[in-house]
Amino acid sequence: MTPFQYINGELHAESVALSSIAQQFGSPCYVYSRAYLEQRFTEYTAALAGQDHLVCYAVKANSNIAVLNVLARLGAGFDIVSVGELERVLAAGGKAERIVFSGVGKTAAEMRRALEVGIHCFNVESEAELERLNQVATDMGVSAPISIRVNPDVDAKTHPYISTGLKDNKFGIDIARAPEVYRRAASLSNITIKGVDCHIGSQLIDTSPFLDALDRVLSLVDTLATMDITISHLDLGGGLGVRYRDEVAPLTGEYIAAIRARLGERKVTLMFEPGRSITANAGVLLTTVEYLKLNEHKNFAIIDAAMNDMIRPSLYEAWMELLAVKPRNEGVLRTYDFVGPVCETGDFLAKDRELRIAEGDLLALASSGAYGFTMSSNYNSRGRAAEVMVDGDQCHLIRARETVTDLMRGEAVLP
Ligand SMILES: Cc1ncc(COP(=O)(O)O)c(C=O)c1O
Ligand SMILES: N[C@@H](CCCC[NH3+])C(=O)O
Repeated sequence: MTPFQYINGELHAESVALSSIAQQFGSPCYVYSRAYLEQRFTEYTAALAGQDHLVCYAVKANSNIAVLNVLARLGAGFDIVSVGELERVLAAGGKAERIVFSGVGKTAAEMRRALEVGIHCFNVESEAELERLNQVATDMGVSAPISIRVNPDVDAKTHPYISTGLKDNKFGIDIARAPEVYRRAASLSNITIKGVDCHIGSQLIDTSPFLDALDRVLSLVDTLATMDITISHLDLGGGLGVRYRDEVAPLTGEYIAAIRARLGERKVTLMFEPGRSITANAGVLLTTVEYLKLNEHKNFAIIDAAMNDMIRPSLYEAWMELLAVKPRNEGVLRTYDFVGPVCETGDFLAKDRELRIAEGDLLALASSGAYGFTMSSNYNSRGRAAEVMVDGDQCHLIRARETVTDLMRGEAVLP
């Protein structure tokens, strides 16, 4: 099911016409579907029925408080990578004891705040971090719950910028060294070992690397058992791919079933950190054609959204589908590059797309619900787009467009 469908020749989000959203909230504008977010999250929990589990949505994919709140109401846990994400989750009604804290660069202040609110665990990414965490916890007179993020050295076969489980990547601790690090963790006064964590990359279309990684992690768990180190949870990270173009995306249920089948007799809580698979196809980015520039060799459609709004095409050469909200039956069919107003040659959202368009036409960049708004910036002093959530036939502004005043807040000139 996709929440974005043509009804009477016009693209809708559920039963709401996208043109009416653009009229009300302006363009560019992100639009998300509540029903789709709920459906994708529930696919995880349904596939985990009968198995102890905790699904920690990866906040970095889309951190709008309304999105987090929709998931928190379904009992979601959250995977965070900064104190900023921590405060967002708490503000959205997420439970501290369902939060895992990932990331290679946690500061002492971030550790303190996470210990103060009582998160589920820290996913420790280096030996130095383990020592610092023990020190912070000692100073506070508490014990810090941890899992070690291991790097299993498997090739996720995804874009090199979003592959994280290879020896060359900065993430996690080499799985071969992990027993030593667990031994050290067990000896530290203010550390409590909870689990093993592993996240090998993002946008995986083939799930076999996940299973290879799992086999290595399970063998580590068995080794740890012989060292009298008991693991109560196994966190397999996020990374499940989605359809942007013609990929055959893995089914959540089948992926989880394959993992459960490999667990054997081991009694552990299974944890996941999905981001993209929950939010990507829950959202579109609405944008309007400002100008058509027809050159001898190339046609450009200059649109009002830019790389500062959605950086995936510029950064990863990601292909994202661009749809006309009200496709025209008449007019010239041309091939265009869809570029934004930012002063960078790399500022494009789509290249070589054939469409029948005119100035003022509304377009929708599909699959924009993940790593869209969260990666946006104010480059060229552009205010970030509004965000809207459709809930059945209702539509709510969940973040106002940034104004120029918002952009200048806190800046000061020298006396
Ligand atoms: C540690 C960690 N967990 C979870 C995720 C979420 O990944 P995805 O959005 O691919 O599900 C990421 C991002 O790749 C990550 O780095
Ligand atoms: N931002 C990336 C995914 C990064 C995953 C974060 N570890 C993307 O848009 O595909």
